[in-house]
Amino acid sequence: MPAAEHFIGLMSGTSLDGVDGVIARFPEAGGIEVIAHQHQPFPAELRAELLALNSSGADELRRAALAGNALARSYAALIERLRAEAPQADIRAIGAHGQTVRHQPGSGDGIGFTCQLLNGALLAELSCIDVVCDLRSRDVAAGGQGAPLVPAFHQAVFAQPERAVAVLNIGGISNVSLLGESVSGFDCGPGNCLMDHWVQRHLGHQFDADGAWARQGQVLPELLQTLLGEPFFSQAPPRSTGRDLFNPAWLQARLERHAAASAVDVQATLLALTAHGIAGSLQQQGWSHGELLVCGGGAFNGALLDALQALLPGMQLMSSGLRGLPPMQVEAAAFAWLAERFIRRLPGNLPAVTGAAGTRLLGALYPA
Ligand SMILES: Nc1ncnc2c1ncn2[C@@H]1O[C@H](COP(=O)(O)OP(=O)(O)OP(=O)(O)O)[C@@H](O)[C@H]1O
Ligand SMILES: CC(=O)N[C@H]1[C@@H]2OC[C@@H](O2)[C@@H](O)[C@@H]1O[C@H](C)C(=O)O
Repeated sequence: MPAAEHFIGLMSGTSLDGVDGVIARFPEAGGIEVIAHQHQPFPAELRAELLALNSSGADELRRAALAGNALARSYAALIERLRAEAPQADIRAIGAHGQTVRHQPGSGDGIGFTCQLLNGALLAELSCIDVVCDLRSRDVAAGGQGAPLVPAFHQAVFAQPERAVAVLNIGGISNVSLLGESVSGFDCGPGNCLMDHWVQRHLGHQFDADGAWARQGQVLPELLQTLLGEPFFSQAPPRSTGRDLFNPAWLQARLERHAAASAVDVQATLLALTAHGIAGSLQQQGWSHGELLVCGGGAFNGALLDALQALLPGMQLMSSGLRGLPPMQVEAAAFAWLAERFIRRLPGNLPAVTGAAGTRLLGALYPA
């Protein structure tokens, strides 16, 4: 493959804030070169519909299909902006995540399913570029969790010889990759999703900028213990989660026993929950030293980073940007990398992470 070939990576995650995209190239010598990055917020109506589609509702098959079309249009609009930013780039393929609305690997018949909405055919039609999507299902079919997929990419771009590095993504859900002699990775629990829900409900803000509101509250130790009592937190990897578990109904059920709690104290406690979920996951793996590279929108939540640093005193928290990839580019870049893996017919999963029966070629192709 000529070294000049570029890949587009598109990721719209569990925060439902919009889609991030990059144009990237993977030099033969290793690493990544990102030549364009854009974010496209979802229109309010699409965001509300995607949130609603995370739970069962009337006429959901039709609504899911139409949301898949709307996502393809939103992705296509972002691609136009990316291509305007880097008109010289020769794009080989797009790696498009789609929107997770259900994630239940291993459920039901034992294989279960993961569902990322996106009309890949429409995206190929609109972009005239090969589209690789549905990147999780094959790992699930092989008995895996289908997530997290980023550890293999983190290893490719962030691993350092003779030095252990951990990479933490704080999106709607949080997940960590441990890059040492071997690579492991797993979901930690909620990232921003519960904090976002709570601040939207009480202040009408989309998120708690810098964790400023949470800083005004007091952590409620009993509520925190109740929340941390969720069995997910003590489950050994492989493990992944999503809004199927950590959603407003989950929170509401646990708040019933703490009816006197003030809204600001609940926000402080939700921030502590995210921090404890992450720190506890690392401690469960005996991981307590070295660099912790933080990416995802939570990297901009100063109060959360302070809480994490206090729980992980031996670790050196720093933005992923200091190691070459700014926080909001990492996940999109991972999907560009997965597209490249698919095009080169190389496996994208790490069975040690997802629990799949073996390495697999991830994705489905909609040719241009
Ligand atoms: N300045 C900020 N202060 C605090 N939080 C912020 C800030 N900027 C972004 N965030 C948080 O980051 C979230 C978006 O993060 P991101 O785009 O990484 O999530 P995602 O990719 O949708 O989720 P996931 O990684 O779970 O798929 C916002 O919803 C918000 O909670
Ligand atoms: C099912 C699903 O969409 N999972 C996401 C989500 O968002 C963060 C965390 O939960 C992670 O497991 C995963 O995304 C990243 C990109 C991954 O697969 O590594």
